[in-house]
Amino acid sequence: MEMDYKAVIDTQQLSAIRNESLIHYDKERKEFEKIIYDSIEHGPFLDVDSTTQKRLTNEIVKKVMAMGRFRVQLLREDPKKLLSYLHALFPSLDLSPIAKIVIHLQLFGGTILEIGTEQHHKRYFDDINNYKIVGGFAMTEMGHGSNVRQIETTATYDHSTKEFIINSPSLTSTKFWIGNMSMFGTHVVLFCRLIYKGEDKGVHVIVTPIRDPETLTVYNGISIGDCGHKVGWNGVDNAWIRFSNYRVPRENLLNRYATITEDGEYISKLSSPSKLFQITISELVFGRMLYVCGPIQYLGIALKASIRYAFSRRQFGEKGKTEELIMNYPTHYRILLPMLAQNTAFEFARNWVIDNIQESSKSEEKREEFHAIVSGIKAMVTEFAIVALSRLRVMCGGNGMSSHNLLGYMRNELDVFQTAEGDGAVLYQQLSKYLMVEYKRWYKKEGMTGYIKKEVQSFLVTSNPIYTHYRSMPYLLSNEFHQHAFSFRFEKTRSMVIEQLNQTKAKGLTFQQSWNASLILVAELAKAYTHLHTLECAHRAVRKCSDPITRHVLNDLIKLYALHNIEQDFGFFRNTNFLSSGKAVAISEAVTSLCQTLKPYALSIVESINDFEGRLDIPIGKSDLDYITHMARKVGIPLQKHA
Ligand SMILES: Cc1cc2nc3c(=O)[nH]c(=O)nc-3n(C[C@H](O)[C@H](O)[C@H](O)COP(=O)(O)OP(=O)(O)OC[C@H]3O[C@@H](n4cnc5c(N)ncnc54)[C@H](O)[C@@H]3O)c2cc1C
Repeated sequence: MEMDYKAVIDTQQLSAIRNESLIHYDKERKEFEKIIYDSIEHGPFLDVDSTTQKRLTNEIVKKVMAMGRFRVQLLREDPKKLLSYLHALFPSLDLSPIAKIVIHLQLFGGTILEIGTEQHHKRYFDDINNYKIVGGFAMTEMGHGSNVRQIETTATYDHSTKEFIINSPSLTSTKFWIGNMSMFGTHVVLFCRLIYKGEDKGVHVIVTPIRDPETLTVYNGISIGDCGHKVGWNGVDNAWIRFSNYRVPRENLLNRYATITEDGEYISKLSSPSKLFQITISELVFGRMLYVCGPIQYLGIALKASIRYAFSRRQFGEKGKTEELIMNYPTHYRILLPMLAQNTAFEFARNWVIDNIQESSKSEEKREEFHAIVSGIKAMVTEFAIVALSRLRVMCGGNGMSSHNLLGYMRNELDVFQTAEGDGAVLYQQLSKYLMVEYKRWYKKEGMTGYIKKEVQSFLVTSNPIYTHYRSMPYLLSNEFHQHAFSFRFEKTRSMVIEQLNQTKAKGLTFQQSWNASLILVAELAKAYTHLHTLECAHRAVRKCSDPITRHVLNDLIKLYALHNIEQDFGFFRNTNFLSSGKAVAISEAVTSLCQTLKPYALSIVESINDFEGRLDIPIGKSDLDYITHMARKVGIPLQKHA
């Protein structure tokens, strides 16, 4: 099939820049990927009932774990290596086995690693690594998911037997959604309130055995069941769990920060239960990082498939002439290309996350900053991926609807990423809180003079008609303009949040009430920061590209991300007098013009997206662009010559 695109960019270099953070492990990842692909039955399991799917998934996990590469210790020793191994599982394109491994290794094992001590490591790591015990992470309850501080499960310390007595005191305290646990799990890290001498010491974590690892019999004092059919992730056995006077030995308390000694004394290294909770949660940032990596990876593949489809599918046209490629319709390229641009920019933000995970554990300040930024990126990327995948499904027409093409399947499997490990609305608040505290620190240092200087700078921009009207195309397309617009949006939104908080506080509201009253702006602040951070990561990545044409094309792609993002936020930029209406119109024209410039390169750009050597069975994602033959093969239409 004739293709009208210019393959003039260096796709290998582009691919290397896209995947820079894990490039060191590329060879190892590919080897592992091949072993898994060749030796393990891969999903997705489209036509099986969910109980069968859970069994098949568990068998896959057992085989993968038996290969011996996944070790809890890698979370600390070499998180990038662990991440590369997880990437090697992607071509199975069934997220359930990956989710089960992550729950077992990172959520269960990682919690023991981070908030347990040497004795816990010695006791559990070997069994976790060879899947002799199967772990789960029991934090959420029916009554509380986002607000974990209010969980109700109690662990009352019994001095006479040196044990915790675990109870689920109400229906709402039932543990819910606990992955790996309804059919196969043997242990959980249980988040519960520690009751010591009648006093509530706040949320602590206790390793709690659930089933006998040999027979899988549930222990007395525990009742357990499945959470039922889900929109996605049906290979994961999510459970509800209740406890009734269930006893666990003192040693099972994960006691890096707070402990009960042999003599029965409670000692905490931290100033308050709230600090303990904060640290416990922030230790689990690796999971959030995975929630950034998965959607970006899958969306990249979906974009590759959809753009290839758009370059092969023809519909309508002038009489007697070849029909038009659907990619030539502005309604197509004006959506596909900005989406590709945004996902590419997110890839660079993801690389920043991967590159900084190890460093972030070196001090409390770094951990706090990293946790906050990753929270914002996780919220933004997971939401973007679902909206984008839905759109791509539609842009591939009926072929997008076929489960063989996996677009809808990916959308459903990734949906839960928006909720698990923290919902967007809650995560944005975590980032904004961090940003406000940082600003307070800055203000303390710079004082009123610094504040006024900043405000005056901002005022000079918005009150300067020359600037707000200035619309020369080279300027609108310059990185400086984009950086300026993104920084302005962040700083202005922060001032607006402060103003609104002060106004509501002046009306007599408590801090929490005024915070909640300002939530829309608070979320906007986190989004503005996340886009600014993403743009900066992307600009750094462009500078690393040495091939001039590739660099030019990548730079244009990032410009498209920036300008399209400004276009989507015209409401803000116009309301704050950053843009005149004429300038806004010129920006929209620049977006269209960038899309047209980039269109001829689109196929070669998506060539640089790793689709695992074409292992993913997306017909329109394969190399010959012939979706008709692929689809015919999939559904059994004979391929011999038709009369
Ligand atoms: C498939 C699946 C697997 C899971 N696996 C596990 C697991 O293995 N272990 C585990 O412990 N948990 C697990 N979870 C639970 C998951 O972490 C929670 O669902 C998640 O934290 C959200 O909590 P929630 O469901 O109670 O939602 P809610 O907290 O009820 O949120 C509902 C809505 O209210 C909004 N909201 C809540 N608070 C605020 C606020 N302060 N400001 C603004 N908006 C707010 C949210 O944004 C959301 O849109 C899993 C969930 C699912 C669906």
